[in-house]
Amino acid sequence: MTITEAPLAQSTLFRFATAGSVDDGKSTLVGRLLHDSKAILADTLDAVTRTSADRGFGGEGGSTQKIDLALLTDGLRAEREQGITIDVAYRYFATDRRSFILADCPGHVQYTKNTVTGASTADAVVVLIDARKGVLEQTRRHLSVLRLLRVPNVVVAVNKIDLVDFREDTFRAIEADVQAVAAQIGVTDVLVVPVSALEGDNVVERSAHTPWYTGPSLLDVLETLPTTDEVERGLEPFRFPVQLVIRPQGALAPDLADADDAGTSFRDYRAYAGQVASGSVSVGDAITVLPSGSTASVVGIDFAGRTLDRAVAPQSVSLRLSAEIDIARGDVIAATGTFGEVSQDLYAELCWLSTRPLREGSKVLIKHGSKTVQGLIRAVTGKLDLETFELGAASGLELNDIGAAQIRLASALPIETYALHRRTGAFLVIDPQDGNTLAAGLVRDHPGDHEDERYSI
Ligand SMILES: Nc1nc2c(ncn2[C@@H]2O[C@H](COP(=O)(O)OP(=O)(O)OP(=O)(O)O)[C@@H](O)[C@H]2O)c(=O)[nH]1
Repeated sequence: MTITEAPLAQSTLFRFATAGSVDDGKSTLVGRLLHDSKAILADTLDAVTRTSADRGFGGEGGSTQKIDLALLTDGLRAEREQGITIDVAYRYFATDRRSFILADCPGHVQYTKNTVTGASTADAVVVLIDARKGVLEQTRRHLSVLRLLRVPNVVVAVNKIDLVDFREDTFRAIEADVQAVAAQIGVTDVLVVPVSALEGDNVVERSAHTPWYTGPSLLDVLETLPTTDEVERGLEPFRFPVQLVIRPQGALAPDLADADDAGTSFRDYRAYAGQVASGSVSVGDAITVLPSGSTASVVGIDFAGRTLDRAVAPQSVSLRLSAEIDIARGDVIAATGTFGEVSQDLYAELCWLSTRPLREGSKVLIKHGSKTVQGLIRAVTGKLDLETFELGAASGLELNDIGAAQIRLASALPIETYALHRRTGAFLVIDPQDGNTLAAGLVRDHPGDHEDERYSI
């Protein structure tokens, strides 16, 4: 496969997120990763060292003076709290082997919200378990959500292993519980690593305190797991959510030659800018616009003032089309013949994120990419039982519940099944009164297609 004149750096980034209950040590773990992989700036480290000393930080159960690595994460978070609906910031760091983007979410109580948000685009999620507590209901919930989100790699870090005296039997018991839950919900190949985020054991370097553990350190795992971009995104059917319509005479037109080989003059330039969400597109390809169904073919692909023959996920480009069709921001340009019917009836899995419960008959807003339409909750079709991992009957959903619902949309959206399209199959449910996020939704097939309502996709 050749990708010409394209920025490849983006596709080699590895996206990961952390999930865990409050105080499991997410911030400390992230701080430790940044610190030991030497990814933090010296002045930041100085500031954190001073603040830790001022506070007499000794860590949980620790006696010696240490630096509070959680400050690295929390301090950076505070700088960018913006009151946006979904509060995830992305942090970049690099080791010799790989560049990382970490979806950095506040811990707090709304753990499901943060897990969903951070994990929905991740190549991997690190689930933290406190070695003293083992697998809790929240661990089961996190693993269920990750399965729903189809996160390609799940790594479990059994943290605070120092607080159980680095005991192998404690670790093995937790490892067995994790594997049992994973098998029950159909997550395969879960790696379980014993770590101490505070002391640094098995985070970046393998630890002498756990001679019985022969696997890789957490960073080794993160450096070697395959990325979704490399494996999947280029192979899926082409999808291109339109972020910006560039109109004729627009100041936004790129610096193209006066006329290119498709005969488009600068003054007539009309293009659709966005990021290739999945698959690839070449000049000459037939495309269909969702939800309108209009068709055309691609006559030009522009990137930073140059023209390309082909673009692949996750490149950001502008597409020029053979016909002037009505395309709005939020529409999706797709390869012709690769999607089902666009419908106003939506069947979805919902991760309910609000203290305001979901009830049948509620009116909500459905936000998909940059489009928002009204929706009516016609039926709650099930709620996940975290013991059996089956969908049981329910008439509503409460905070942190995972369930399924049927929603009637006021107008069709270019939404597809999440199982087929991770990036175009997800949406948010918004409270029409105050604009708060109520739920994250994942589009599923019509339930009639599945006789068995058991939790599996
Ligand atoms: N002994 C020990 N203490 C730890 C370890 N990891 C974290 N801690 C302590 O556990 C407490 C909670 O750690 P945080 O990193 O703030 O945990 P968190 O609540 O998951 O983080 P956020 O919710 O993301 O802020 C702090 O007192 C840490 O110092 C560990 O491996 N060993």
